[in-house]
Amino acid sequence: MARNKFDIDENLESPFDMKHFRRALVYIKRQKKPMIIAFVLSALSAAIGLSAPLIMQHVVDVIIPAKAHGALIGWSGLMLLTIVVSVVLATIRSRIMTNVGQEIIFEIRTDLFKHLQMLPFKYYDDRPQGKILIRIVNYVNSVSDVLSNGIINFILEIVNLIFIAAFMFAVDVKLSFITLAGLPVFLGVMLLIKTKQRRSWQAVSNKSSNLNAYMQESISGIGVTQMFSREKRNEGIFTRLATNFRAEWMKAMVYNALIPFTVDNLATIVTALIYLIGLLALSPADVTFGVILAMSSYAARFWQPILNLSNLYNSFINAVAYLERIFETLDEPVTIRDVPDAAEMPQMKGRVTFDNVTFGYDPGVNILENLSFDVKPGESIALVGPTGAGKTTVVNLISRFYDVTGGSIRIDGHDISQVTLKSLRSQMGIMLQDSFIFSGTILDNIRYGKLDATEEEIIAAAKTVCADEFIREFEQGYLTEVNERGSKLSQGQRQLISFARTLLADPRILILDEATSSIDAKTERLLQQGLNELLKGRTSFIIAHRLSTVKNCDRIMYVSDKGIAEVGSHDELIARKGLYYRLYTAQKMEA
Ligand SMILES: Nc1ncnc2c1ncn2[C@@H]1O[C@H](COP(=O)(O)OP(=O)(O)OP(=O)(O)O)[C@@H](O)[C@H]1O
Repeated sequence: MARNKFDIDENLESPFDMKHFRRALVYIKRQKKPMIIAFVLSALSAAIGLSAPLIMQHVVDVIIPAKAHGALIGWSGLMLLTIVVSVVLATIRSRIMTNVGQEIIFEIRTDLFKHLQMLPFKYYDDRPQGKILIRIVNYVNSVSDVLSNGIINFILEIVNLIFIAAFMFAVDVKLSFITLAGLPVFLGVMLLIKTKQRRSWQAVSNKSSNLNAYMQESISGIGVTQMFSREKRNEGIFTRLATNFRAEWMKAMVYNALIPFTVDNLATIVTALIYLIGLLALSPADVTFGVILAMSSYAARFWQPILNLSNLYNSFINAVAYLERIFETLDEPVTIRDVPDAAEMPQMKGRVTFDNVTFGYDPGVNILENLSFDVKPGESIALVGPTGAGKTTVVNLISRFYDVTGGSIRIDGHDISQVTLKSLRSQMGIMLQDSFIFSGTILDNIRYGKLDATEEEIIAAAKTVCADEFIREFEQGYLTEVNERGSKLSQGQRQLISFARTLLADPRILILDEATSSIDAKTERLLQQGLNELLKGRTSFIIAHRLSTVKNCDRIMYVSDKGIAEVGSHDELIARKGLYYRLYTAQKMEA
């Protein structure tokens, strides 16, 4: 898929495909038992409810003319009982089905979440987060009712219809045919709007996805919006997206409303015909008033399940549009995964070899070409160079966040694409540019790097990276709750916490991507001392724009022109008076 953004509709599948629904049956089958119980309860409740017109017919034709008051009370009591029992059974069924619906939601959502966690960076590069979120939250909610109650109701309404037809024919065959005469008209209308209706629900799902993506993006970028006073402009974009959504929704509603409109009119016409033909054309000897009353009641009931079925069809069409998206996500290939029979990466020594590595995020656009280098265990390597040269790309490849397009990367001689991801990444400490903080306490955030770490270990890691002091200044210390993305913390504090998190994992290979860019010079100097201790014996890759922080690295690689333009120690590169020298002297002059 090409890169998507908030105002680009996602591709729609053209033909209506039942395969989505068949796949959903996997989830439904797991709820077989409660669904059967609910079905039986519903069938009982419906059957009991259906006996009411028969009681009424008997009362009108027999009990009332006979003026049998005692019997009248008895029959009225029976009628009341049918209503009470039918309501109680329906309530129990409703409770069971709410539970079933929630179970189905839970399972689909869990599968989605598990899958999303395995999807490669590339997947997230290509689409707005809002469009991913809406699938897990809203779409799953939207399909749950159809997948639980919908299925049962569908079967029930069919059974109901058959029952009503049977009762109707038992009461009067001729009048029953009048009721059935409306069916072909109804089916004609349904056929006519079927495709348009499905398209319009797909469009609704697209527009709501766009709206969601924009809202998510706007909330994440609220600071920038306010700083540049873009509120009015953004409001305009939001209004356009919301208007598009409303327009599609209204279109879908026109089709939705067309169905009850057709059913209501047909039901009224059919009932009028029953009265008209029953009273005027048929002889009173064949058709009593009680029969006409019962028939008109059955006719009204007959159209109810048809209306319900068409509403179910509506929700079904709507749900299939959402299921398409849900299964599309579940089918998204996990391209970065363990090869079959992947070996475990043995305890790393830390030798990293790039052998003719070529890589591009998008086909045909290489960021690195035929890159080769060899890093000895324990060596510290600085990656420097102009913005966008490919420094982060190099470390992303070592951690196998992306697979190389050509050549290979080996650690201690093992091709990283042939070992398990877990054994590879668990021995690496990676601190990316975005020092993400999760909601929870500071302690939890540091512990993220090693779940079984003791409090002492956590504090020791925090002390090493000079985070202990500021953490203790908070009233709750290590137990201070921070918000998602760490908005309670300064950028530098966030970096120190994620630094501690990375170190706690005690990695053999340490990757620091602009890890100290937001930390003040004094803290950085202190941090450097702790770091020097820590880096001993570990291979490390350090990306930094501030060259003073990488001067002491064993080797400095200047990344440029899809490869490494210069390599050497600080002194060697300064003596060479090349690219690094120019960058360094420019920075010194600025300082
Ligand atoms: N996810 C991505 N999808 C497509 N292109 C990308 C992606 N990430 C980076 N690039 C491109 O790859 C090139 C190298 O990016 P990279 O982040 O590796 O540069 P860098 O040297 O680390 O830059 P900086 O110093 O600004 O962090 C850039 O031209 C960038 O536009």
